[in-house]
Parts: sequence; C-alpha cells; structure tokens
Amino acid sequence: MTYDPATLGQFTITATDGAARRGSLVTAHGVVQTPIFMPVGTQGSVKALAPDDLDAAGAQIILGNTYHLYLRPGDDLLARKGGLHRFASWNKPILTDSGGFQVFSLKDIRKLSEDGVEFRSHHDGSKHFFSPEKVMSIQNNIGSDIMMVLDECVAYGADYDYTAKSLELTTRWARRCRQAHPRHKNGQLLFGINQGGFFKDLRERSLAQLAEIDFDGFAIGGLSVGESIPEMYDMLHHIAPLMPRDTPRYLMGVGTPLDILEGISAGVDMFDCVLPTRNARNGTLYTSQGKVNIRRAEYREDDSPLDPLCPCYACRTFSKAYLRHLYVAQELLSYRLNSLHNITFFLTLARQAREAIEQGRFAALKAHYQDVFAPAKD
Ligand SMILES: CNc1nc2c(CCc3ccc(C(F)(F)F)cc3)c3[nH]c(N)nc(=O)c3cc2[nH]1
Ligand SMILES: [Zn+2]
Repeated sequence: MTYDPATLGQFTITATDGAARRGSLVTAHGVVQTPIFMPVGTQGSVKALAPDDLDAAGAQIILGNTYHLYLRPGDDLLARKGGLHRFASWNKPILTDSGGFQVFSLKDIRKLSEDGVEFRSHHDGSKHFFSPEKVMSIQNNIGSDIMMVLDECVAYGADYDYTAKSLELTTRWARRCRQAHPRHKNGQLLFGINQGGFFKDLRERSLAQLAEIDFDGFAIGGLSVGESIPEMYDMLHHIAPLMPRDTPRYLMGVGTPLDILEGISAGVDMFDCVLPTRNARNGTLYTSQGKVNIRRAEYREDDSPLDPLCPCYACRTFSKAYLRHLYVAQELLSYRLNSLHNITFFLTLARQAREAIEQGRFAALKAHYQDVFAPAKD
C-alpha cells in the first residue's frame, strides 16, 4: 500500500454535537470516517460474508484477532503470504486485537506473570506464551493498520486491590509494546487500552499513565464484560470525556445499537461487536422498525421485505417469508443474507450518526432509536 508518512495516524475532528465527534483517521490502507462500526472478523473473515459483500454494505475497516490468527493459520504463514490484507483480499484497513481478552476469556487454561501470559490452545491444548513483544511481532506479521497493546481485561467483580495491581501491569505491558513497535513502523498505528475495572479513581490512574506514552489512539477496555447497562454507561460517561481529545477513542466490544449511540454521545469514535453476525445466525435481525425474530410463525406468509428502508441485497430481493423459510430449513444462504442485512444495519446506523453530528441533530437520532428499540412494553 502507498501512504504518506506525514499524515499517517492523523485524526481530524470536522464537527461536534455536544460531546459527540465527527472525525476521520488516516491509516495506511485508507481514511476511516468516524463514528464507525467495525465488523468482527475473528479468523480473517467476517462470518458468511465476502469482501465484496462488506464493500457493498459500506464497511470501512474490519477486525482480526492476534490470538486466533497466531494459532491458525499462524502469523508466520501470514507473513509469508504478504500479510492478512493480501491473504484475505481485503484492501481496506484492518484493526487487530492483541489477544489479551481472548486469552483471559479462556479461563483456567492460562497463567499470568510479569513477563506475559501462558495459555493452552483451544484447538489442541498445546502450550503458548504471549509477551508484549510477542503480540507486537504477531501483529507486525499480520500487517494490521491498527494494533492493540497486550492488556489484562480484569473480570467483572474483580476487587479493588486486584484491579489496582492489574492496571499497573497493563501499563508496564503498554510501555513494552511501545518500545517493541517504534512509532508508525511499516505504517502500523498502535492504540493503548484503558483498564481499572469499575473503580473511577483506578480508571483515571490508568488513563494518566497511558497518556504519558505516545499512542495513536486509546481504547476503553474492561467494559461489556457482564456488568449491567447502567454500570457500563456510568463508567463510559465518566472516562470517555477524560481521554485525550485529539486522538480516537475506541470502546471495545460494544455493542447493541443503543449502546453504540450512547457511546457516541459520550464522545467515543470507534466500536466493534459480534452481535450483527452472531444474532444473524440465530435469526435475530435488526431493522429500522426494531428487532425482528425471523423464526416467528407470523412471517410464514409475509411477502413484505425484512426492512423497507434497508438498501441491502437481502431486503431488496427477498420476502420475510423466504428468509424465514431459509432459517427454518437451516439453509446456508440464511446465514449469508441475515449477516449481510445485520452488518448493513450497524454500518448504516454509524453513517446516520456521522450525518446527524454534522447537522447538529444527534440527540434526535438517539431518541428516535431509543423508541425503536425500547424494551417491549409487556
Ligand atoms: C464483548 N465485550 C468485550 N470485548 C472486549 C475485547 C475484545 C474486542 C474484540 C476485538 C477483536 C475481535 C476480533 F475477533 F474481531 F478479532 C473480537 C473482539 C477487549 N479486548 C482487549 N484487548 N481488552 C479489553 O479490555 C476488551 C474488553 C472487551 N469487552
Ligand atoms: Zn437489509
């Protein structure tokens, strides 16, 4: 790819509406417009969708995972194939998570030390070790445009002392990642990850420590880990405004349409979530009129499109009755069409947010969707 080292990593805010920001981030594989939703492609593919589907849906950047890609096909193989962009024929930006969260989600098959984390592969039980330097090397081999530092995402409910110790380790690891990956080496940006659990003073301490390190952006980690919505929103609104203003803010693993709009209202710029593709596979579809469970018998003879306002191929071409049939018949086409629709919905939501911020009507957009997705009044 060709990029201009002078502008690489530049984040420009072109409009604000309250704390919400409309911006753009220069990466080696193109400029990313924010606020943005990033489809999750754990193993180098957004499940059931091909790059041309993602292009058609308006995806600007996809996510990959160090943990999964290291285990299979192997970051050394990816390096030999010219990196993940070429291997997966995706020529737009890629962000890779460091693998920290995935390893810590493996529960007891891992051991934590100052130097890193030892874990067993969920494929064959073989032993592996991730140090900050190792995950930087893996992400170099993957060739992602945005790399994440190795961090410890403490479990929901971790006590103050454990959380305080953990954030210090995460900061030391962040420094080692920075040292291992010189600024913008082969066009790759590096984001720090804020931790500190649900303790506001620890969150501020983590942020103060990370802000001293030269990062291209900052993520909020340790949320969407099983806490209640009010707990997540409370911490989100506390910490987001305290993060550096002139670099992107990424809220990891969030979230539902309403969570994303809440995050944008707090000043967050980047989001990722597995919901669109995961829920597509269980028939839960997001539409401009609310959630539709395509399995329901009421759609058996429904000739109307899934979402009359949606421009996606599934909504332009098929009826609810057919989409329901595919799901019930467990046809593979059901995964593809439902995933295409849900990804289009989340990307459209982000585009509508960008336009609303430019026009100073973000609060109205948020209120509209709060009505659309209000919990069913029983
Ligand atoms: C769902 N909740 C959640 N997800 C979280 C994630 C994963 C985000 C992610 C990134 C890439 C992929 C890929 F599959 F597309 F690759 C999948 C998921 C976190 N990641 C790190 N590093 N620290 C955190 O503290 C953290 C907290 C997280 N809460
Ligand atoms: Zn659609």
